[in-house]
Amino acid sequence: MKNKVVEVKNLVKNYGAKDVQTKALKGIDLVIYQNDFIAVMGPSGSGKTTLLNILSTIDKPSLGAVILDERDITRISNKELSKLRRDKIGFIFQDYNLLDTMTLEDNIALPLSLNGVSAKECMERTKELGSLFGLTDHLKKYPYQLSGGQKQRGAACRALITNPEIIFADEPTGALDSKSGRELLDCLKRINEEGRATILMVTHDSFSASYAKDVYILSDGMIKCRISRGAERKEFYDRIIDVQTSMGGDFLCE
Ligand SMILES: Nc1ncnc2c1ncn2[C@@H]1O[C@H](COP(=O)(O)OP(=O)(O)OP(=O)(O)O)[C@@H](O)[C@H]1O
Repeated sequence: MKNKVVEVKNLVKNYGAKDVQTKALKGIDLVIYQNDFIAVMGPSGSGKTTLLNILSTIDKPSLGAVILDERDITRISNKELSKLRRDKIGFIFQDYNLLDTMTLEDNIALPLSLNGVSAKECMERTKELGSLFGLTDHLKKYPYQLSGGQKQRGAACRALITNPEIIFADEPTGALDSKSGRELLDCLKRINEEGRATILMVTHDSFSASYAKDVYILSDGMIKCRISRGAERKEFYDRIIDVQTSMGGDFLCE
């Protein structure tokens, strides 16, 4: 039986006061199992960022629950939240968020060293992940000496280094050219297929989404449909495009 990592129950998010309220999420139910690779797509304003912000504990819902490790993480104390963010969740942001004053290897190792793991073990794990992400020759460099693709693959290593329960990625290829985007997605796909990461990624881009195993389409604060990949990524990509077209939406615009 598959292990549940995150369970989202009837998530509702309203912004603003009653007379000028925006209903950004209108009751989202979603279960994320271990080793899932989910892409969330949808038109601008459909609630993707709101959902990701609540799942990743950056924002609180108006109603509903997000269960991780048998706890509703929307209702735990700030102290518990920091620990949860450090130990259980990895983040990949569109703009990398690496620290400029540290080498890539120190950036990658940072979450482990903050957890008191020995320098030797930090370096071993950093080297191993760095090699999986094609960064072996770049670990001693500072972020300004790296390409966008190298920085983002470094950010992915940093997200993975604590073996978190889940990785949340917010438009991880958004700032990358297509080749660098593909390299990052290939690495994420491989590490997911090796059973080493559960990933939820928000993206506007059908090509990026086709690297996931399942795509959820949000529309107007609700999950409209789920598309699951068969064997072939190319065929999955075509199906994602077909669903976009049939919904009359062009997710790539705006
Ligand atoms: N802080 C806020 N205050 C008020 N309304 C907000 C706020 N943040 C988002 N909204 C509204 O909630 C709805 C969902 O926004 P959200 O940013 O989650 O959509 P999105 O799918 O991520 O859009 P995009 O693809 O353009 O980033 C939109 O109507 C937006 O205007």
